[in-house]
Amino acid sequence: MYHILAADSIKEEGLLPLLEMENAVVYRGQTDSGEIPLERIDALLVRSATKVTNELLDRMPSLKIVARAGVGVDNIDIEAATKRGIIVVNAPDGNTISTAEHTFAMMASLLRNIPHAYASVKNYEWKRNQFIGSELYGKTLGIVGMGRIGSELAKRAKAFEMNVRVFDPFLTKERAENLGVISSSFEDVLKSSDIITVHTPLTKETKGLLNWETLKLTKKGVYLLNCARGGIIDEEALAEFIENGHVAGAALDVFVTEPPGDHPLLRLDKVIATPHLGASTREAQLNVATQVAKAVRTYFEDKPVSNSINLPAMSRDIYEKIRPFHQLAVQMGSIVSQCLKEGVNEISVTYSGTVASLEISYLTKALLSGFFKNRIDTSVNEVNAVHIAKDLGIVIGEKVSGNSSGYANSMSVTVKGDNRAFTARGTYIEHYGPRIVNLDGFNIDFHPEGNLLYIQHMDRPGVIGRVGNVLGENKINIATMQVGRKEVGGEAIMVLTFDRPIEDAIMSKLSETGDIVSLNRILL
Ligand SMILES: NC(=O)C1=CN([C@@H]2O[C@H](COP(=O)(O)OP(=O)(O)OC[C@H]3O[C@@H](n4cnc5c(N)ncnc54)[C@H](O)[C@@H]3O)[C@@H](O)[C@H]2O)C=CC1
Ligand SMILES: O=C(O)C(=O)COP(=O)(O)O
Repeated sequence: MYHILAADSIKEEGLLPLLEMENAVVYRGQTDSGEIPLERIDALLVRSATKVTNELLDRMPSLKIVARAGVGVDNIDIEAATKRGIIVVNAPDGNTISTAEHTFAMMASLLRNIPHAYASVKNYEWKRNQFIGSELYGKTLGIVGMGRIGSELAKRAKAFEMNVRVFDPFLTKERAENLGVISSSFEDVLKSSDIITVHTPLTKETKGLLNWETLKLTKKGVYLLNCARGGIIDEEALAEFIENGHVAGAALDVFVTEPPGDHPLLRLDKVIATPHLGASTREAQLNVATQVAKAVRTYFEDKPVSNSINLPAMSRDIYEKIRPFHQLAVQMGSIVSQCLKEGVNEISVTYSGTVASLEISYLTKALLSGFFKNRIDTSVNEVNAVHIAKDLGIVIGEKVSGNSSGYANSMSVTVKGDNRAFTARGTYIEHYGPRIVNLDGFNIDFHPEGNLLYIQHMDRPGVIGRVGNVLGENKINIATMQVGRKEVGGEAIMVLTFDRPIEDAIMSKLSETGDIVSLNRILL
């Protein structure tokens, strides 16, 4: 049974994909309410109110997926989640239109004094001369961050015949031309805009983007809008620039701390504000809740999850293509981990043939997850495998090669330890399944599954018979057996599969039969 917690008033109707699951129970409530069995929760759905911190994750040991019913993931400690192998997903486009419309409404309200005029009329006043506003027509709107919301806002501003100047380091010329906006430097946007609005995520780079220094570059009488994240415009600097008359007014939907309480900005008449309402429409809430509910369900159905923040994006088609190799990669990681029983410094994977054109970074992560599975206590998967390798100081190599050794596709992994290296090569054969075709330089061919025994021995008469005898005497049935050698009379290998694992006592007996170099049980 999956335990799912929907926090932060996620729209009930959107939870339908989860409520329809027979093997899931959905709790509603806050993580700090004391009423939720946090230790049992497998999936957590949040909006912006819940702070998914390292401490919270510590209290949720079963958590596998955090789904943000919205865009901004700055309330989630992605690093901490990733280290634990927890997938983080969001709903990137479900609230774009609502937030763009809200920003537009804030801009119009600010320039036409609507909130102030409304309060005055409600107070039975009729002070028409006190609320003279400005037209949007012909004004220059500066947009910082030209992603989904910035772009939708630009379209609306163009319809009002505003000039739109934008700054976004990742905006291509072509896209700017298509949107009919002028792509400028940050400084140019600051200097030339009558109204400036920010639509970037809150990151280390964007925190305080508009600050004591950069605000000085803006036009006297500029209007500022922040419907993205509190802190992108430095709150103290903004208050100061409004008080000294440089900034004509500001419209804020977001604050560094929410709710802001008795905030200096709220005491200023030139500031209008809403309580983080950008995404608060029926449409947006249904969109984002449905998107994340579907994502969580997809995850529990073991299918590829789209919109993951900490996994590569993959379409269904690509996932279907990659799936057989994914299984092979995990098995290969596990095989080399069990065959080279020492600390490793380097793991390098080479892809060739048809597999090389797939999402190989995902396969490398899968291989690493197989490698670490038997070595560390933490649960390891594609999300945290690279982090674990880095923490252990293991160098990861990944490359594509034109030489697939005659196979339609081939994956080869070499792990280097302090004393020696070990290589395995695998391939996936249509209608036949995954095969390991080379181990430690020996050509071989076996299906990587179940209880295996990997024996390195000398290529001498009688070795195979003696191994067979020990197993037979102990009533162990050999399911399959493969042998490989490099040269006559040299070193050779045997890979045997069994219906059950081989006990320690039998391993010792086998090691005592002559000409055995090494024995390794491999459990896949
Ligand atoms: N008030 C509200 O209720 C809502 C607020 N938001 C906020 O709005 C933000 C933007 O949302 P979307 O447009 O959907 O995201 P997006 O990812 O589509 O766009 C963000 C844009 O910012 C640009 N960017 C990043 N760093 C930058 C920098 N240093 N300078 C200039 N541009 C930079 C990126 O290149 C990207 O084009 C979200 O991260 C979220 O924090 C989003 C939805 C609702
Ligand atoms: O989607 C976002 O980034 C938002 O800021 C919306 O926040 P909310 O889900 O309304 O708390």
